[in-house]
Amino acid sequence: MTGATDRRWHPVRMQPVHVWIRSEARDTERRAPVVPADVPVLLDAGFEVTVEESPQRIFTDEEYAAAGAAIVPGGTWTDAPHDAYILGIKELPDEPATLRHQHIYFAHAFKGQEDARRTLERFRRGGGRLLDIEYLTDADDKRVVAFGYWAGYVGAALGVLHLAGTLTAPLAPMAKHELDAELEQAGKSGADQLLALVTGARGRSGRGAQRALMTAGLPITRWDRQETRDLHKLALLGHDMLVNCVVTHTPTTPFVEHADLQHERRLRVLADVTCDVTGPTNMLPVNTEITTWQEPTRRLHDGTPDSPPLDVIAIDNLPSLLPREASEGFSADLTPHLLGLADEGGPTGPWRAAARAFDQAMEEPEGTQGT
Ligand SMILES: NC(=O)c1ccc[n+]([C@@H]2O[C@H](COP(=O)([O-])OP(=O)(O)OC[C@H]3O[C@@H](n4cnc5c(N)ncnc54)[C@H](O)[C@@H]3O)[C@@H](O)[C@H]2O)c1
Repeated sequence: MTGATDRRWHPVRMQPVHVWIRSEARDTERRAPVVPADVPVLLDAGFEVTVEESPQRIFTDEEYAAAGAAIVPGGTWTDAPHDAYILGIKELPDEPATLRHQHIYFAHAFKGQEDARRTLERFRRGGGRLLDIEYLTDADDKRVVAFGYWAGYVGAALGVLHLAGTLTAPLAPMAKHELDAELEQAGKSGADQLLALVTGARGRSGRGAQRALMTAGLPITRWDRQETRDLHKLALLGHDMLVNCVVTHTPTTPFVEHADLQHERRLRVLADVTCDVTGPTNMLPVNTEITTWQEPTRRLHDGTPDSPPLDVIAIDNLPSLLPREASEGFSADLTPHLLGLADEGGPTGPWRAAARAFDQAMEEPEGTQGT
C-alpha cells in the first residue's frame, strides 16, 4: 500500500460521513446492504444515514425510519450531496449517463465485459468513484465481506430437495424457517440416507452448505485443499450429491469430467455454488451454463445401465432466495467496515484496496481488462 494521500479522502473531515442506501434497480432483488438493526451503529458513530423508499426490500421503510434513518423517495441518490457514499448491492439503473458520487456495490465492472466498460465510462464522465464490494480486501488479499455462507446454504438445500423429488419451480425468495421445514421433511422421507460431499468445505459457502445438509440429516464428507490434492475420483463418484464451493485461481484437476460420466457412479446431483461455469478453473467442466429460478435444474447425462442420470443446479444469485438472512449476515460484516470510512487517518485498508482496484481498471487501455 502506498502512503499517498487522496484529496477525496483527506484525514481531516469536517462533515460527518453520509451513507445513502439506494433502492435496488433489479426488481427481484430484495436484499439490503445494511439492515435496520445496524443503522444505530452508524448513527452512534456520528454518521448521517439516508435510506431510499423501496417496495421490494425485505425490510420496510418504517423499520429504517424507526431505526433513525432519514427516508427519501427511491432513485433520488442522483441528487444526493456530493460527498455521500451511495450504497447498494446490485447494478445501478442505466441512467444517468454520468456518475459523480462514490458508489459502493457489486458492479462486476473490472473484467472487461461490454457492460463493465460502459459502467466505468459513466464514472469517468462524472468524476465519481466505484468502491466495488468484491474488492474490499484485507492485508492478506482476502475479501472482507461476501454473501458466501447463504449461497452455500441455499445451494445445498436446493440439491437436497431435488434429490428428494420436492424441488418445485419457479423458485422465489422465501423465509429460512420455510426452507428448513422442507429440508427436515426431505430428511424424514429418506434423504438422510444419501451421501453428500462438500468441496471447499472450509470456506464461507462450504460452511453454509454443511449447515443446510445437517438440517436435512445427510451424512457429509468434507473436502478442502488437502483432501483434493490427490483426487480420489471413485470416492467422489460414490456420493449422491456434490456441493461445489471451491474458489481457486490455479488450474487443478477438475472434480467431474465428461469421461467420469461413463463410470459406474452414485452421483446424481451437482450443486455448483461456485458457478464458475465458463472460467478456466471450472472444477465441473461437464457443465458450462448456469441454471435459473425458472429452471433450477438441468440434465447433464441420461445415465447408464449401472448409473443414474446426472443433474446440475448452478444458480448464480442464490443468496437472494433467502433475502432476510443474507442481508443480516452481510450487514453484520459490512457495518464495521463502513465505520472505517470515518477513520481519523482516512478510510481503512479495505477501502483503499477497492479504490486501487478502481484506479487500476480506469488506467487500463481499452480492451485489456480481464486478460
Ligand atoms: N451462486 C451464488 O449465488 C454465489 C453467491 C456468493 C458467492 N458465490 C461463489 O461461491 C464461491 C465460494 O465463495 P466463498 O466465499 O465460500 O469462498 P471462500 O474463499 O470462503 O472458500 C473457498 C474454499 O475453497 C477451498 N479450495 C480452494 N482450492 C481448493 C481445491 N482445489 N480443493 C478443495 N478446496 C479448495 C479454499 O481452501 C476455501 O476453503 C465463490 O466462487 C463465490 O463467487 C456464489
